[in-house]
Amino acid sequence: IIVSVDTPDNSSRLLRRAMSSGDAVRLYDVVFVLGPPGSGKGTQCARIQENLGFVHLSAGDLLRAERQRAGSEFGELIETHIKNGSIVPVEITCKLLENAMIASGTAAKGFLIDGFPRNQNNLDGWVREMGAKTKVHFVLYLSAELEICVDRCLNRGQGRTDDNVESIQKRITTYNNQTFPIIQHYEQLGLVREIKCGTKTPDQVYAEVAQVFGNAGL
Ligand SMILES: Nc1ncnc2c1ncn2[C@@H]1O[C@H](COP(=O)(O)OP(=O)(O)O)[C@@H](O)[C@H]1O
Ligand SMILES: Nc1ccn([C@H]2C[C@H](O)[C@@H](COP(=O)(O)OP(=O)(O)O)O2)c(=O)n1
Ligand SMILES: [Mg+2]
Repeated sequence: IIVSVDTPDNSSRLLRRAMSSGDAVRLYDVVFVLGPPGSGKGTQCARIQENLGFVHLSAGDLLRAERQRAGSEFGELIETHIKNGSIVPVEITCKLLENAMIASGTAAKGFLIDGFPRNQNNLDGWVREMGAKTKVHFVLYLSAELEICVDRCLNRGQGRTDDNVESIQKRITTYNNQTFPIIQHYEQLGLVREIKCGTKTPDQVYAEVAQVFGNAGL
């Protein structure tokens, strides 16, 4: 039985589920990826996508693309938040994520949602809009000393308008005050898988990442 889900387009076929023993709607499989700016989220997500068949969706990348999109009514607002290290209202970010999930087709094993939910507003909006359509398997928490993270952002070399000392400081304050409590929330639910990345190479971190996904049967 395929249960049709009320979506404005053809995306209900994406909401698939194994038909065994009384299961109803197959949900989107999701892993959230959190950690301080520069902890290596994007780096690890690229590897997980390549090796494990997940689709990597970076909230920051989607917001930067929307900022650049001709005719976007949100460009200025997004740029202001990015420079200030504050968090864009969830209505915008969640819609970008959902659109990207729908656009990615049916082949994805699941979605790695990188850099989201970053505050309570993100979490509330996600639960409201996506809670019933998704199963969050766990939160991959890439932890690293903040000094290391700052250095990595400063040396990232992607020409980002927020990879400067002033913006990085603001982003770290936002991380400590708003994002860390979200990680603690998931910790209380037993859903956090922390990898301490500090001085490890990307290969060393990925070896641990692969174990986490293996243990989860993903
Ligand atoms: N384990 C690591 N060791 C050293 N440098 C890393 C490591 N992981 C990522 N980097 C580098 O640090 C910078 C930030 O990584 P990135 O994946 O963009 O982090 P995030 O998405 O968490 O901000 C990039 O230049 C990346 O190449
Ligand atoms: N859920 C999100 C994710 C990112 N943003 C904005 C604010 C963040 O400082 C910037 C950059 O996010 P991004 O995840 O690309 O940054 P890092 O990879 O952690 O360095 O985008 C947001 O407003 N809401
Ligand atoms: Mg990133």
